[in-house]
Amino acid sequence: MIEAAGLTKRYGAKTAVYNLSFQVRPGTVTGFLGPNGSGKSTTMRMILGLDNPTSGRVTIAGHPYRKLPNAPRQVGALLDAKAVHGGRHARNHLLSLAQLSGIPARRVDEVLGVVGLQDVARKRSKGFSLGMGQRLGIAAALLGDPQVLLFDEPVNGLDPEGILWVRNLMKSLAAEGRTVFVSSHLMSEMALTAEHLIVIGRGQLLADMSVREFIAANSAGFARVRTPETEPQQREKLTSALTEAGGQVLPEQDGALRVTGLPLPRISDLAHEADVRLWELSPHQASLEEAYMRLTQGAVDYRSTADQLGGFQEPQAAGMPPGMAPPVPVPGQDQPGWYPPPAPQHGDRPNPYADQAQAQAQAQAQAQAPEHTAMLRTLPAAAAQEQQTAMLRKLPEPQQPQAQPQAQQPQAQPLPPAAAPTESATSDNEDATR
Ligand SMILES: Nc1ncnc2c1ncn2[C@@H]1O[C@H](COP(=O)(O)OP(=O)(O)OP(=O)(O)O)[C@@H](O)[C@H]1O
Repeated sequence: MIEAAGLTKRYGAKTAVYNLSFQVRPGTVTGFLGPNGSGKSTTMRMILGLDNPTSGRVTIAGHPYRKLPNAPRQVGALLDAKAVHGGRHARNHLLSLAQLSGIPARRVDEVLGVVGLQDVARKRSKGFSLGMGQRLGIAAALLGDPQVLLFDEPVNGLDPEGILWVRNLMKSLAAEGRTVFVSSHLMSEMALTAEHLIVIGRGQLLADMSVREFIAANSAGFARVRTPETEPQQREKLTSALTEAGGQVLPEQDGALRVTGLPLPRISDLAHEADVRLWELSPHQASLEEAYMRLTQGAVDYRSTADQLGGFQEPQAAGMPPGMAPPVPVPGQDQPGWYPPPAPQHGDRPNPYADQAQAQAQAQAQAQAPEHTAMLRTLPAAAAQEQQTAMLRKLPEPQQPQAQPQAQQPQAQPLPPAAAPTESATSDNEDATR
């Protein structure tokens, strides 16, 4: 089990991760989602002891990574598949990692077989394709037969067969009772692989719940209705009847109607009463991608200039945590059918850190703005959790330098080798210089 409590990471003026609390449980694949630059890699690096949190803590099986006895046997990770000595044979690369951790050489051949690289084991990895590199990185993560596995974008560069293989591998590792934490931008893949999701935006928790709950909470189901194409007046008649009954009706490109706000039997009855024949009446549930886009639409840092909001960068709001950007207005906001991203959600699992995170927020607030703290104290626990983020945004942090406008923020830097993260891999001083 991985547990984060009030995890915060600042790089100078940039807040990469802010007050993040979650648990990653064994026995399921937990997906880790968020837009570019939202703090996923930073969080994974803190889990692996490659970066120190500015505040808060994260543990694996109750210990910070650096205090875990025989950590490479307990935790395996793929952070950056390119972080390999290209001049080494694949097998030698794995052998050197195995020797560092006291893992027998026969295990190297085992994992080469598991990832399908046995035939190229004696080829230099600099000649590997992106997909072969990913497989080598996964082999390194599996080397210690660990109970806890972290994968940052494991399907990057893999062909469809490779993607299917990774999906099945993740599921089988979880089915063996291991903790599997995997980040990806491929929503269709996540929907098939993960059972549970942790979603972050601008370093903050947006959702912590099952995939099913996530889709239900962040999307509206709708009905698709189709009338005979040869009789357009039937379509108009039905549109009027449905609208009068309180439904919202949108025409689809193929001539069908997308109806929300009315249950299917009611649509059927209304069509019958209006003497309209139906060629289709079907229920539809939004995809994970649609739900994700809806939840994160206000937390995207990097947008194409071709987007409606291209180039829009709001100046740093006074009192925001350093480097935290305010919510960005999104296309379609306040139009019918749009609704704002919900407050952080924790699904059906109580957040065991709610009190702790709240206490931490209160302590921080107390030091800086007693009037806000007083308000926080008077809120019931659940409401306080929902409101603390919004309220903390208003708190001045005079001791911190003002953050750069977003357009000038640094881009994510390449990550160091992570298959066998070591204490000497990085330090916070190095963070600041990278
Ligand atoms: N060493 C560093 N120094 C300064 N800023 C950093 C450093 N590492 C990350 N950041 C910043 O922290 C923020 C979070 O970056 P991170 O790489 O964790 O995001 P991410 O969610 O993994 O993004 P992506 O999906 O693009 O990989 C970004 O704004 C990034 O520029």
